Amino acid sequence: MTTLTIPDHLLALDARDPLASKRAEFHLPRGVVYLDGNSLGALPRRVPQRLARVTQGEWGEALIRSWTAGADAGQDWMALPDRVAAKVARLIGAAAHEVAVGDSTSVNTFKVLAAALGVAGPGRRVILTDADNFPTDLYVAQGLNALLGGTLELRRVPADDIEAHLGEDVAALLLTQVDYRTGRKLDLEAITALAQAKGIVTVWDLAHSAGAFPVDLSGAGADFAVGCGYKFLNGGPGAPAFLFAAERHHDAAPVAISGWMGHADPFEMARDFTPAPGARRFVAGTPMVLSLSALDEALDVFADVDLNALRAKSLSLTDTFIDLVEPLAARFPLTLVTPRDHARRGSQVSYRHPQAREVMADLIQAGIIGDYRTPDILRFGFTPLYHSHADVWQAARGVQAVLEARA
Ligand SMILES: Cc1ncc(COP(=O)(O)O)c(C=O)c1O
Ligand SMILES: Nc1ccccc1C(=O)C[C@H](N)C(=O)O
Repeated sequence: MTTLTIPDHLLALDARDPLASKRAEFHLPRGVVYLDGNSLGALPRRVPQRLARVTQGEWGEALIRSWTAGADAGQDWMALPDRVAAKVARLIGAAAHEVAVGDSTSVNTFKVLAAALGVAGPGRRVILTDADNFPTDLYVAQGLNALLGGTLELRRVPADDIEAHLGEDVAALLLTQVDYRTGRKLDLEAITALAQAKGIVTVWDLAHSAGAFPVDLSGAGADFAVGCGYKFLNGGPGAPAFLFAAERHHDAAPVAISGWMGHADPFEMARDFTPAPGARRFVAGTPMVLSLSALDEALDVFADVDLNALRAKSLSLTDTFIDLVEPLAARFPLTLVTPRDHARRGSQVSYRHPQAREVMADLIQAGIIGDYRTPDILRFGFTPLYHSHADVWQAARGVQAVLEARA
């Protein structure tokens, strides 16, 4: 990659960035501007040491004793999902006992959608969702409906039409807050209130929200939510996901995957399922200790981070990218699809381009790693913990160079 002279005003933004020191907490490969933290977050430097301790010490030496070792201090493996849940809770505006960590986002979507249907009012049989929702959300809803004998209707409408479809027949509203293609952010608080006023139970997918900006599920009075551990939480490939269940639903919501690790006392080996207190009841099976340990450690990077500063920086990064790329739209068939309105933007910037797939392949070749998404989307994810405005400059110049070379 060519070295470039970075404009002073961008260097000045980096010089007064309150999160600048966080970059050093990540391993970022040389020669690359990594704009894919919304798919797989970068490696926090503290994680490999933790994994070495867990494998060599806890697994290698203490072996099975690690399940209970340190239980009095809450440091046992059994309590690891709860410790991680508490760290996630702060990022999404939840109480620790409203969050469960483990399994994939897809599996957690199944769990909370089933729970939402279980607490929905009688006679309601529609799951309302965004037609462009991430595929796994749509597929899980389809699978759950099939399991229920096809008694439900999955109603898919454009995101802009959701409000008009909040009807008396809707049981659950399943929405992803930040669209994975366009980066458009929905007003979680307002939509939750509108839906609940119609007696609808809300399920939010926070895959592209958690760790990217502050989320306030409690403030919004949200019902259920899920999210990924490997994107902005930087928990590593296939990291455990999380789910949120508001406290008021704990008693009534069915636990669809009622496994022994969600039992109030797993080693009672009872014949019947008695749910553990709080959201822990949704932890179905044995905690994935290695991957939970990585996520636990990764979340400590957030411990001293002001989430409002995180949001401010994310917007500054995406504003900068939009401004720098804007002149290229006059010369090339590039169309911004991410809202300019801050309130409607997540932490990514996307463009349509008729040769998006080829353009992204060239960009990756040039060390600017973003994503292509069907049918014609170029997607650039910005992670306020480790990106600088200098990176944004580098990326925008890379886009220019690739487009010019192709012309
Ligand atoms: C909105 C959304 N939901 C869910 C997922 C993924 O779910 P899983 O981790 O189960 O593959 C992703 C990305 O993979 C996503 O973007
Ligand atoms: N989990 C993955 C595994 C392999 C490749 C990509 C992903 C992603 O996370 C994609 C992401 N959800 C997206 O918004 O496109």
